[in-house]
Amino acid sequence: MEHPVKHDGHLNVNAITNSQFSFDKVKEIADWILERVELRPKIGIVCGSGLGGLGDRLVETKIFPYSEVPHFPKSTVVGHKGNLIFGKLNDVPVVCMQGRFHAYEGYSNALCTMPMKVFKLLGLESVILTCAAGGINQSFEVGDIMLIKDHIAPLLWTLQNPLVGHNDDRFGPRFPAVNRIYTKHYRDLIKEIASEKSLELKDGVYSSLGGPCYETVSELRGLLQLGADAVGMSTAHEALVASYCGLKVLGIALITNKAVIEYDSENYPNHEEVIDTANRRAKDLEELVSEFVSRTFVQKVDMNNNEMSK
Ligand SMILES: O=P(O)(O)O[C@@H]1C[C@H](O)[C@@H](CO)O1
Ligand SMILES: Nc1nc2[nH]cnc2c(=O)[nH]1
Repeated sequence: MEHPVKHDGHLNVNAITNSQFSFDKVKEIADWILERVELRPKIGIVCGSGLGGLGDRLVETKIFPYSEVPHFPKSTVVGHKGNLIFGKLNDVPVVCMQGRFHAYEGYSNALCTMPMKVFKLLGLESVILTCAAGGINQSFEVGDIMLIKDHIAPLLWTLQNPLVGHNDDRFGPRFPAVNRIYTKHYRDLIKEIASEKSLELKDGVYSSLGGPCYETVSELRGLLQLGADAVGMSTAHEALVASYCGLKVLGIALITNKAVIEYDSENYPNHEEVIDTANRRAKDLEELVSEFVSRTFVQKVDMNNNEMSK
């Protein structure tokens, strides 16, 4: 599709963001994948920092290191392996990103969210986004699992929003509503599963900043006032683009550290603690996600059968 914003025959350099990943470019990526994989998953999973173990649970896999996938950049962060894996989780076909792209790695938000557009063109219907986050809510403990019910993402209020630029309606609408990004019946289902497993699930609002630095005490106090329960450096923009593309979204944040909201405290956040907590708590989170995937699939098969018998 011809880009409307041109300057001297070239794309206007200001028309960055989503113009970097035109429909044709994303289709090139999706087609490259579809030519190489027989599996046609409906669910995608993005593994957050230290949570790549979910990818290792897949069987009958086809693994593409990001370096092999056209237009995929490197994953440069410790705890993000950098593999796109197709396989089965609890007998359900899934595609899993073992590691994500972050803006602080020097990648545009358009690039960070490009995999959501690829998921759409692969025919996915849902995505599960997992991440590590600092707990701002003072009742949260390190190791808690928080179901994301909404987000606060100041960068998305600016022209850093990955949807800025020419809109291609084949992905989604020019003016998407964002008050229902995190799919209600998915949240209900995962709460049900957690309760059956006697696993405590916190419910909360995830806030996302650009990183790579953690937050000042005053910033955290401000986020708390705004209603945030946890803070991270990813997920919100992915959830936005996934939802814009019509995918249902489940977001889960592992509280890997307590955000330090006392001035002059001796404590400080660090990535080693983030990875250690993720390693320690990954098993519960993985089991929750595995069960969710199989129940969602069973519900879908039920629904299709019911539809067909009508
Ligand atoms: O990829 P996620 O959001 O899980 O990782 C968080 C944000 C930074 O990448 C890192 C900071 O410790 O953890
Ligand atoms: N911004 C931010 N990201 C995180 N990822 C894991 N913990 C944190 C945190 O405390 N702050």
